[in-house]
Amino acid sequence: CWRNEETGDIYIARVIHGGLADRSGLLHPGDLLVEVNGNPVGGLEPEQVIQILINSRGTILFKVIPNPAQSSSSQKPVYMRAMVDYSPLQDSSIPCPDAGMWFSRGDLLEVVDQSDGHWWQAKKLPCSAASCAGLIPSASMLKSKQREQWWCQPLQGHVCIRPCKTSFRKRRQSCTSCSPLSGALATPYEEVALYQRPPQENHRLIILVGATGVGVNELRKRLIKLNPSTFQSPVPHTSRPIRAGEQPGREYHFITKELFEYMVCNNRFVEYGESKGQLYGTSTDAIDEVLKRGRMCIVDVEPHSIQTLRTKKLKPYVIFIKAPSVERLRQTRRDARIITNYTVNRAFSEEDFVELEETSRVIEARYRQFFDSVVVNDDLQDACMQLSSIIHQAQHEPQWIPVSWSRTDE
Ligand SMILES: Nc1ncnc2c1ncn2[C@@H]1O[C@H](COP(=O)(O)OP(=O)(O)OP(=O)(O)O)[C@@H](O)[C@H]1O
Repeated sequence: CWRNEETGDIYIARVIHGGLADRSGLLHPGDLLVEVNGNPVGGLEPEQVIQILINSRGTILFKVIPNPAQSSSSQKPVYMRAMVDYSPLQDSSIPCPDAGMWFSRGDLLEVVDQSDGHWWQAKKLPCSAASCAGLIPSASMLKSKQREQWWCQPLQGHVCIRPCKTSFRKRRQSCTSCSPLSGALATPYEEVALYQRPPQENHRLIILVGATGVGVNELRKRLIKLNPSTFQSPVPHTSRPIRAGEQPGREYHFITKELFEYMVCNNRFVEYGESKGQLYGTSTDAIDEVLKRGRMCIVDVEPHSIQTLRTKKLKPYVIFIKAPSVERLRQTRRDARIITNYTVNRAFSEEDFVELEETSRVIEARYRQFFDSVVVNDDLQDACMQLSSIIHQAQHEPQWIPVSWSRTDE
């Protein structure tokens, strides 16, 4: 409740969805509270009214003058993905900390009440219809908190997840181009809607991300081998000369350095990089080519490239390939080889396992708001089966996507 400082009148500020008062259907925001259990409340502080309620036993009797402007408060829920973390315990501005709800980046929220400009009511999905909503800051409130640097914002600043010296993949961009998550701060919540791909539309792009050496490449190759008529990866471009046994457009699209650089300038690459003086890159056209042929396109990219690929046209479904514990890495990777460049091809060391697990954790902490699913690459066979079933669901069952991807009016 809140008090009108001029008149001393006490009003109902909000009714928590799913709570006792809401279920009774008798109290509404804006109602003037006259008495609680026969005690007049006019002129009291809201805390004193709460104390009366706390001390009450059994039935609580309210005398109220209903808010005449109260329309039936059945708002249509809005679905949002949290792009930031929030904890009511660390927020001194929350009007009712007990009613606050914490959430983490990536959580799906059903926002059931947005009538207050500062504090919304929401439930974390999945939840039951009868569950009680909690208070969360509105988008504008969260944005102003972010501006105040109210909490330590983990997304700011440049953190290179793969240091240059351990850049294992020849086709990847150097770390100088790792972009901080610009724009991520602008949207504390991303409105989402359920989407199911209509059969006549292209398949959704499948993005695999994970720490170097976790097995992203291995899983991608296995999936394609298992079902080459369904899965395909885009054919990369390179400026290096064609070798014996290679076919243009099969291993690579072979192009001149000048054309490669021209394509870079025109933002035609999702990722590109240099190795031994030659350029390598994955173009958006190569992705389109796979999708146009009716195949499911699987790409394996650096996490910072996810944002470039998050478009209405591609509607990517992002799967994070997570490292298991160091213990399990040790057990499962006995015969595995780590390839750090053309000349280094060696067994995993104990330090590699520790670094792998740590890098995996860092990537997850930083990018989990973009992940649709997580697969732990423990046993290779199991991970492959899991991945295959997740991809099937992504293509054939309803999934949450940003509403901006599902609108037809653009
Ligand atoms: N679950 C697993 N069990 C055992 N070995 C695995 C498993 N997953 C991957 N490997 C092996 O680990 C090594 C590294 O895998 P892979 O090359 O796919 O890593 P990556 O994440 O694609 O790394 P990079 O980014 O360097 O390409 C390979 O030898 C691969 O066969």
